[in-house]
Amino acid sequence: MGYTFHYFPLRAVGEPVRQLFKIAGKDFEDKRITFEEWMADVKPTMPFNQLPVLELEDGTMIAQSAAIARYLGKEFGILWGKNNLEAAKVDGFIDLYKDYYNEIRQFYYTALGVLQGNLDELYESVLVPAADKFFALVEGRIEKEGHGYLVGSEISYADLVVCDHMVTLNNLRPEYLKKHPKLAGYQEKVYSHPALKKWLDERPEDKM
Ligand SMILES: N[C@@H](CCC(=O)N[C@@H](CS)C(=O)NCC(=O)O)C(=O)O
Repeated sequence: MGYTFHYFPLRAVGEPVRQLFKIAGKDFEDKRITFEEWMADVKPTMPFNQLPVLELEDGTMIAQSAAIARYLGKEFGILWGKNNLEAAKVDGFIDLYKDYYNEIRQFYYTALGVLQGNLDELYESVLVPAADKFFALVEGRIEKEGHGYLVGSEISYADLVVCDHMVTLNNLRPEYLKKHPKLAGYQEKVYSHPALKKWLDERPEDKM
């Protein structure tokens, strides 16, 4: 089955899907569309006029990062827990992250240069309060589950989403995660997965 993953040269909501492919050991075309190409002619060709989009061998296009990841997770039988209950917990974290991502959108889009604004002010007024709330929940959940992951005793898609966001935060505001020192060990554990480690060493450098 040939897969093409269409996204921008960004980590954002696309990177955990790339990592899912790597963990599954499945080939895919990592198609990186520039903003110029996107605006020139690609946007109207995509299902919801947004990226990421997964294209299947027969040309079927699947939109929305969580739907893509859930589909691939089911196809490959990975990263969604050991049973329906764990799968629901993974989904819960993905939804929680979406809420958080919406809360920090103004900070994130300003950092990307899509919106204009004072990034230092937005860091204090938008990022910090939302991230404090979000990462307290992440820390609490890891402690409660007791295995060093967000759900159960194995790595899940929820871990990929949270740890990749930690990379972005460390690139944008290295001081932020110093408030949550325990999370460094968590990220190290998630990224010790051999396929993931290899991909992270070889992937193109994207700041966010
Ligand atoms: N909820 C969607 C969000 C998709 C989204 O916001 N895509 C942005 C890039 S991260 C996009 O396509 N922007 C270009 C545009 O809207 O023209 C997902 O998770 O896939």
